[in-house]
Amino acid sequence: MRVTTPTPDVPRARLAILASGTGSTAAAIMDAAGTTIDATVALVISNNSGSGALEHARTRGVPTLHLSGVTHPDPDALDTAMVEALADARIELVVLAGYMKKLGPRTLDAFAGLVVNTHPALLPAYGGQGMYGDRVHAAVLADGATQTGASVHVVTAEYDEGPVLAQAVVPVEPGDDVAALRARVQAAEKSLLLDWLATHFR
Ligand SMILES: Nc1nc2c(c(=O)[nH]1)N[C@@H](CN(C=O)c1ccc(C(=O)N[C@@H](CCC(=O)O)C(=O)O)cc1)CN2
Ligand SMILES: NCC(=O)N[C@@H]1O[C@H](COP(=O)([O-])[O-])[C@@H](O)[C@H]1O
Repeated sequence: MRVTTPTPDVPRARLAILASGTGSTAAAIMDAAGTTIDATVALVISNNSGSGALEHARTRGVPTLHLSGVTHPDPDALDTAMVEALADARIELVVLAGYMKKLGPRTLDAFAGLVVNTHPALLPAYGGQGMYGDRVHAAVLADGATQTGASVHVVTAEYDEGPVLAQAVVPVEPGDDVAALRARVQAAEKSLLLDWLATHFR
């Protein structure tokens, strides 16, 4: 008779996700965590108390937190609260997945090199202030670009300027509108981000 020794419950790396809106990317990460990604989503934070991201977390039993200018009108206090929340949850990597606010210097200092963001374009193209969500796809279409894509990058002080970690190219098809391009980019983006996370925690 073959005796198998059960694998001891080795604690997994602890991820936090920051998201502002629908949260489809956050949901994809949560659904992959513990299977294709050897990590645990320990906390989901949103600046929008009514966000889909927080609802996705609640339905999956993942702890949530609303941190915003409403909870902390002073930006420095908000930055400090973010550091404390991430530290208290023993977070080892922070993923921005549709987070629409600038992370503050205290958070970036406390988690230097440990915050990554997914952006729906081929950075440095279509990045920076004002470049978020459908505004990115509209700008790509307005320029008549024949391709766009998704980028995963390290988060630094200014929007979208950190080192790029991974990219995926996505074609712009004739007749594309924002919705069609968003859908194609977001599908590629989820694959890119989940693959990067799976490799990062291997
Ligand atoms: N310190 C950093 N914080 C954030 C970064 C970053 O690289 N460094 N990335 C963004 C995510 N992002 C693109 O990937 C991004 C999000 C939002 C904006 C933007 O212009 N926001 C508006 C406010 C929008 C709103 O209130 O809904 C603004 O600041 O005027 C640009 C890029 C996340 N944080
Ligand atoms: N510049 C930041 C930015 O535009 N982020 C984008 O917001 C979307 C969030 O979708 P989701 O809420 O369904 O995950 C994602 O496509 C992400 O790349």
